[in-house]
Amino acid sequence: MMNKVPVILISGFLGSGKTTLLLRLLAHTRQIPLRAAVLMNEMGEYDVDSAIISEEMPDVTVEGLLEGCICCSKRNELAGALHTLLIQKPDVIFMETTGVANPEQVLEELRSPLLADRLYLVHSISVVDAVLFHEYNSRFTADKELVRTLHGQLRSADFIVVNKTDVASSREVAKVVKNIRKLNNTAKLQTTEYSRVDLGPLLEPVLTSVMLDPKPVQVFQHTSAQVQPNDAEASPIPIPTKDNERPSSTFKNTAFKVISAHPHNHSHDRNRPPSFSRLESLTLHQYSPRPLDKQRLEDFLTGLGSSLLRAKGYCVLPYEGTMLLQFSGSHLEWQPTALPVSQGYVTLIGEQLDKASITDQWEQCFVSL
Ligand SMILES: Nc1nc2c(ncn2[C@@H]2O[C@H](COP(=O)(O)OP(=O)(O)OP(=O)(O)O)[C@@H](O)[C@H]2O)c(=O)[nH]1
Repeated sequence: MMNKVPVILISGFLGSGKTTLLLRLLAHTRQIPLRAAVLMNEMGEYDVDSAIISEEMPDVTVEGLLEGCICCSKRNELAGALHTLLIQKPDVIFMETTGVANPEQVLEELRSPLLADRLYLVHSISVVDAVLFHEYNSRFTADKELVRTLHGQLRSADFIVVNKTDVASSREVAKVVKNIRKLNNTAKLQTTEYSRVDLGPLLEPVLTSVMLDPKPVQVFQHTSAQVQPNDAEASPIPIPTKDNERPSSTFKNTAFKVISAHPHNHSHDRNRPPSFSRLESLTLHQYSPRPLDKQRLEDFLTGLGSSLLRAKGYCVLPYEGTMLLQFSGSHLEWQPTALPVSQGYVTLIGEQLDKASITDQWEQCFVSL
């Protein structure tokens, strides 16, 4: 494995706790210390999770691939994004897929000669929402691609995190574990809350790799634009020439920067089925100069019922200032943030979202001055 960088892939359905786990892994790698880099894949046009990481872990380089899944529509951009991270000579790369990505296809890509020469997988982790596991499985039975995706997330894992046990009954958790075992009876499995798992054993292969192949300490580059393509030891992974202007976002330090050049587009790789055939995402922008009413927004989102699976974004509120909004499993959470967000936005992911009605309701959330 000399000269290869270990990769830990984190998958799991929408809102299951992937970013929560990633933040724990990053905090742990920082303590060791190991140099970590992150490839973040988001379905929406804004990179909320990268922003969360950039705020909590400002020294970690995050490369974001937006508006599609690295398992399908963004698959040909994966190598280029990983190359950008490899130039930083990290000890480990964490890859978080979108909640609707099938990691089996990502793993296939990592095994391709292009990437297998530079990277090797140490873990494929799948995070499961203990409360919603059965609901999602029965709800999406008619959608073969989505079922394949949900099963793929479990089948391909060597470590399964059954999360959110604080809000699930022990009977529910036992049933979830039983059903997961029908799909994968070899993976290590841990039930937990807030993705609190034993991080030491997970990172052991990374530590071994660092001891066998120590890399010279170097100061991290400040922006990917400053990195020379023929940079010393990092032999570049050829970036696919097609679709070169990829919508990526690179977060360094605390700057909140999003580059999203592509139109909203869920077209997929022609040869592969989409992983989220029935789901769609929609971003609402806080363009209005009128104040955003928090209660109205909460009522609007919870009122969307089961058609809304996930919402996240940053809202600029008249009293609290900028807040991170998280909605999953009909639970809504606000967290203060110090990120300099000048214009708020909320990305919604759901099924049969009535765009006209949603836009209208969003407008109603702004009150008169
Ligand atoms: N009650 C409860 N909430 C949790 C737990 N783990 C995470 N959450 C919350 O669930 C929401 C989603 O968590 P994330 O870690 O962002 O989930 P994710 O899988 O990255 O979500 P996507 O961005 O949709 O892929 C956040 O509001 C978390 O604070 C848990 O164990 N229990």
